[in-house]
Amino acid sequence: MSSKKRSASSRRWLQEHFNDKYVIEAQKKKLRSRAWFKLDEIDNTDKIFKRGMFVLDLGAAPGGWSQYVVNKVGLKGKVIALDLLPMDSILGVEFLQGDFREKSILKRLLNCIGDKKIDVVISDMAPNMTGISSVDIPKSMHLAELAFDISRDILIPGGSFLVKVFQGEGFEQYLREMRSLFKKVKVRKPDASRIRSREVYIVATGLK
Ligand SMILES: C[S@@+](CC[C@H](N)C(=O)[O-])C[C@H]1O[C@@H](n2cnc3c(N)ncnc32)[C@H](O)[C@@H]1O
Repeated sequence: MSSKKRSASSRRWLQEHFNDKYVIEAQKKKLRSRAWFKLDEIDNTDKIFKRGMFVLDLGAAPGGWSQYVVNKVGLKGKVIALDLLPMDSILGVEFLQGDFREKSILKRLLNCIGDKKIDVVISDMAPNMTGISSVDIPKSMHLAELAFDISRDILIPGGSFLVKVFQGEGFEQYLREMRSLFKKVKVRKPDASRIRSREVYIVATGLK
């Protein structure tokens, strides 16, 4: 993409961002991000979280999803959050900073989880988008696959997995794998997810 085209598209993004009703509402409600609304809509439909649950939040910064979940699981629940970027602390959330693709981070994360099994894994991880789908889609699919791998290992039987995936090459195969491991798998496109974006959320419940 030429630098002229890139700066036009960043200008358009900024304009859209500041006129976006979810950005305005998130600021009013003092939420960390507009992503909070996506999780709220999905959870209202799929009823994922309950009091006392143990949840892993991958790609958590700036913390909208963690804020949502900690409120749902309450004081008896637990949230572990991980991101490449730093995240301001949230009461009830244990945060780890690092690259989920790295073995050393995975080891730290597993140490943090200990023997306890997780009830729900949520992943909103997304690479830095270049706008070139042949670059962006494989990168995001790789993150979604890693999130799926850890879910298989750490979820309780009957546990749930919610993941952001960009539709494109590998999407149908990914969905098939999810269907073979979970009892119920749904694809959701919440209202707060921009129509132009290829992102969708897969909600998988009832790990077999
Ligand atoms: C859309 S944002 C998440 C928003 C978040 N769910 C919220 O509610 O505020 C995607 C996040 O994925 C993180 N991310 C991307 N690649 C990652 C990786 N390899 N390891 C850990 N986090 C990653 C990014 O740093 C970014 O913060």
